[in-house]
Amino acid sequence: MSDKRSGYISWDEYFMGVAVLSGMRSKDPHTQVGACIVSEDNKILSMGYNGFPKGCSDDEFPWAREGEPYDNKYFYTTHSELNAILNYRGGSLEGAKLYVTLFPCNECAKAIIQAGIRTIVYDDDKYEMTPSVMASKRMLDAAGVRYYRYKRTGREIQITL
Ligand SMILES: Nc1nc(=O)n([C@H]2C[C@H](O)[C@@H](COP(=O)(O)O)O2)cc1CO
Ligand SMILES: [Zn+2]
Repeated sequence: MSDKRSGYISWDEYFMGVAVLSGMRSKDPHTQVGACIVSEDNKILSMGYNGFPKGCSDDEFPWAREGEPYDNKYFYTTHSELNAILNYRGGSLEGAKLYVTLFPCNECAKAIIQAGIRTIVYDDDKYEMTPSVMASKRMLDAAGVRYYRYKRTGREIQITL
């Protein structure tokens, strides 16, 4: 009886890999974010990436980061976490785990808490010093939602399609 294969990727590598792959669909020229929601028994429930809502053309709505709020992207981009929550057509997300490539903002934190997601695994936290992320962590802590940083293995995972 041969021993099982070694070197297979961990659950966290698998699901963070799905989140990274989802982010590759983002048309945001500056920051591409991907999310993957997983059940407590490691079933993938939903995925999402940041972009404009259905019907709001990627070629007509603004991708600018500066200028009047009406003319930059922030009013219009749906964040990857919210897209993953809204893309889920099943029942409840109670107790689910969210893998996301960038730490959730305060708006997404509210949606995450209200959806019943209990754990967040994040990769980058480049906005950690912003009021948005500080408020996000304040609510997540108050709501008892656990979050931890994805432990990068440094392993290159090759995907050739
Ligand atoms: N956690 C997040 N998930 C997201 O999907 N986003 C989206 C909103 C914008 O489309 C983009 C951030 O643009 P920028 O400020 O890095 O140029 O990523 C942003 C954050 C940060 O809170
Ligand atoms: Zn957000």
